[in-house]
Amino acid sequence: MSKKHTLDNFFTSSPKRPRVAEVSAKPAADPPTQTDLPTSNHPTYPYPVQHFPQFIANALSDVPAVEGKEINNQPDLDLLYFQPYIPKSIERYLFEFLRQELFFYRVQYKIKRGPVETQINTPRYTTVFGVDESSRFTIDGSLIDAQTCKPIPSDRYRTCKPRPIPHCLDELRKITEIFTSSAYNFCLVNYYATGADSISYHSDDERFLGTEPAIASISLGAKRDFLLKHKPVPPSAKEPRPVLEDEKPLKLPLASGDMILMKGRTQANWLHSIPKRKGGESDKGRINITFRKAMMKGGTENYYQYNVGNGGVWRWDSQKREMRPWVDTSGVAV
Ligand SMILES: O=C(O)CCC(=O)C(=O)O
Ligand SMILES: [Fe+2]
Repeated sequence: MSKKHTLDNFFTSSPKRPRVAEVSAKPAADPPTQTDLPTSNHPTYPYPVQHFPQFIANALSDVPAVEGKEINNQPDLDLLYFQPYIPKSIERYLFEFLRQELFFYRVQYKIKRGPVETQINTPRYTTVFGVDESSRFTIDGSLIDAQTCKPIPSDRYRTCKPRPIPHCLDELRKITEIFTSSAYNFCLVNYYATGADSISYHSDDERFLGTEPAIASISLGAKRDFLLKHKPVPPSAKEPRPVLEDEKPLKLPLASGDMILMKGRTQANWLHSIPKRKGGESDKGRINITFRKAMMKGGTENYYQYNVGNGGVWRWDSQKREMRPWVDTSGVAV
């Protein structure tokens, strides 16, 4: 029996799930602007983050908009592709809402190869929320040990201050856990301002994610190509190199609202990237949200180091229609 059928019963507010074709691309009128929405706040947040307006929260009961399709016709590849996952009726508003509400960073760091030090400027905006399995947040936002439920030792996270997932992203996380049958304790968000922003070929195969991690990746905004290619197999490998149907990278044209679940042997054997692009929707912004599960505290330190870093906060300026350094009420850029 399909998972979706079982879960229809879960959302009692949505007795009849509309087929995707029945959901119009845009609501007849712009949804009512809701003021004074409740917010999520935490000492580590530069400013509070609003909860979803009611019309977005309601439409989440129609996730996934369509069933996911398995893509597993290449060696070691195990994907589930929802085209789309987010209902068409809210995908644009969800993008606008998150771009407006979230605080982002433009992380810089140095890498050292032998004696040579190179400065890396991350070619996109990033932000991250969550904590690994060894700790958890209480309702009031303090960190306790997951086993003992006592406050964590002060030296557990030496390089970062973990942040709880704000209510809005946590709604998406909870729904995604259901439809991907996996648990997540981290939410990473990328913002690609234009086609000049990118992520180079990599795999999310860090030890702190455990073996065969499930990573759910939601796209909103501009359509961008997601490329996948098999990792090179060293000549010394015992097994012969898998024969790939096609040596060209696999290209998935991720559109707003799509979701791709990477699972099984995918991270261990495949690389993925969002290359820079010209033309198409390259003048528009794109948000990518990934949900993951980090098992160990090293994962928490790694994710904050590379997605928050030590630089200033950036926030979307709806008047200038661009990311601007965020200045707190005392007039200081933070
Ligand atoms: O933007 C995307 O679709 C991919 C992002 C990604 O691969 C990552 O954050 O690890
Ligand atoms: Fe990735």
